[in-house]
Amino acid sequence: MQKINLFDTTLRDGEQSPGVNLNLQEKLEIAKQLERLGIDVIEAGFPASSKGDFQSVKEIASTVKDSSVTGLARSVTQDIDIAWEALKDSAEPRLHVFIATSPIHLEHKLKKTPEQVLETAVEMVKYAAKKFPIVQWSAEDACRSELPFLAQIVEAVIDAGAKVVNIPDTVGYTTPAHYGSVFQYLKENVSNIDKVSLSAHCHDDLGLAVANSLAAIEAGATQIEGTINGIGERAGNAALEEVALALNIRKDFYQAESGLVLPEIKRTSDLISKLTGMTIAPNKAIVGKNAFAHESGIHQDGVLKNPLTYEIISPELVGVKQNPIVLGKHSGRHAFRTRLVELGFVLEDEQANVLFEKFKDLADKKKDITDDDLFALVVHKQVNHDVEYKLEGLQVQYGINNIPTATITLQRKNGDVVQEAATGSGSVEAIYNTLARCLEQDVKLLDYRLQSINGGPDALAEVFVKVESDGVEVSGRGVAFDVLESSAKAYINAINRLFAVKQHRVEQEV
Ligand SMILES: CC(=O)SCCNC(=O)CCNC(=O)[C@H](O)C(C)(C)COP(=O)(O)OP(=O)(O)OC[C@H]1O[C@@H](n2cnc3c(N)ncnc32)[C@H](O)[C@@H]1OP(=O)(O)O
Ligand SMILES: CC(C)C(=O)C(=O)O
Ligand SMILES: [Mg+2]
Repeated sequence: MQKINLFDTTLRDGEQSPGVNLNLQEKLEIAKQLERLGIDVIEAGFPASSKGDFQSVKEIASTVKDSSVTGLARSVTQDIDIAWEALKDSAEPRLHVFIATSPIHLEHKLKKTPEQVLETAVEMVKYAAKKFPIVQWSAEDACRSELPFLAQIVEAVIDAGAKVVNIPDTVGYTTPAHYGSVFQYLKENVSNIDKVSLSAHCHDDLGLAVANSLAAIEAGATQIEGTINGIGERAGNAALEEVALALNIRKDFYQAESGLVLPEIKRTSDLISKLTGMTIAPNKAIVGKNAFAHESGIHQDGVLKNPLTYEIISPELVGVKQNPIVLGKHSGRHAFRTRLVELGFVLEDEQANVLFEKFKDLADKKKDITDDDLFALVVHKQVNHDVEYKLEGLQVQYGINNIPTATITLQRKNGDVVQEAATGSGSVEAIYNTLARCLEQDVKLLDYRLQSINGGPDALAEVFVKVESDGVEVSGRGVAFDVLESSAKAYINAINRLFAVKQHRVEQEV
């Protein structure tokens, strides 16, 4: 069996999804989960793009040991130097350097001739290879490039020291047969191609990212790049869980396998969906709510007789479990902690006790606590400790023909208590106007989204907001039994992130 390496760019290309904004703690949680999932290479960010990205790549590079960690750099020495500072402590420092090769990018974006691009690419790979043991080189917009030039530049960067060559379909333009032919052309026209591993990086503009990635494997690619849940720039990237499952289920055909720990897929997908605020469509392959649901009579009959009649993937294979233990108000600490461990959360006693209290509060209001409820509680708690503002009290008056009014009490980290009241045209607006007064900041609400976790009359409410202040955009999430409480929590969560970003800026200036 051929081993296919999976290169996860959820934290770089995935974070390029409009509206996604992860903080350091969230990126670290995701990176640790990607490591557990068995990802071979984690692209943790683009260190030269911002101080925040630099910091998170550095932190991930020194924390993650079982996956290789990489960062992106343009073909300029400054980007490579910054990436080195961020990555030098990783177990296997690896750089991902790129430059565009298509006529349209050369003429309109880079404003360079093919000769200049070739020269820059070679110089930068040589420069990077002096620092990094592994240099991956990418030909941005490869699929709209002229093949003779692509072959020429690939041959030159291999001579210059690239160990991995990536052929990205940057704009999601290719189709399976076309993409396969590009790889085939390179294999036939690049004399030193056997010295590198070939990588595929596909975008989903035509809905073909996974199909194109599989075509690349058939044509000799040994590394596939993508993201979990397929998030990413525009229509997103290839969903790695789908590539891994296609290889697993159809190993008879591909004779290849990834090293993914398949039962970790569901948890990884849930974590990334929660932290990015990007919900998963119910019909999404492998991780969607309906992926294993059988609705029609003939299918149900078949599945009852033998699940293989209509199920090509068993839910357990990808970590979707039917849990026989139902947690509720009568559950004790043992069942609670056992379930958390099964969900992959290993917590200190103190953390587990705090969460147990929260669980009991929730169980008083909600009959059965589902895995999704627990997941939301724990993830929310994990990324929300040590914050500047905490919600201490919330009261909302609402009535037809009355003006909605909110009264809120916040506690600051230094112990100060802030209390304010304000009105609004609706209850949520009254809450947000009150919070704006408490915080004495000019904050603009850009987005507000509400969803129930699992549905049903006693479902938890999850709110996602995006706010902007002084040119800084951040997102926030809140989970609570009550919609108004989760709305307030989401806003406060966003404010705490704003506070952290501004604090970081001040520290950098000093
Ligand atoms: C296909 C991809 O996904 S590529 C990765 C995309 N990701 C990002 O862009 C991350 C976020 N980006 C940023 O924060 C910023 O764009 C930065 C910090 C990287 C650069 O910011 P700025 O210096 O202000 O430049 P700006 O973004 O406006 O323009 C990009 C510049 O890089 C140049 N450039 C683009 N790609 C490359 C490359 N691979 N190698 C060298 N130069 C490049 C462009 O030609 C342009 O140069 P110019 O200023 O001489 O015209
Ligand atoms: C930086 C490169 C690899 C990229 O993301 C793309 O071309 O889509
Ligand atoms: Mg990309």
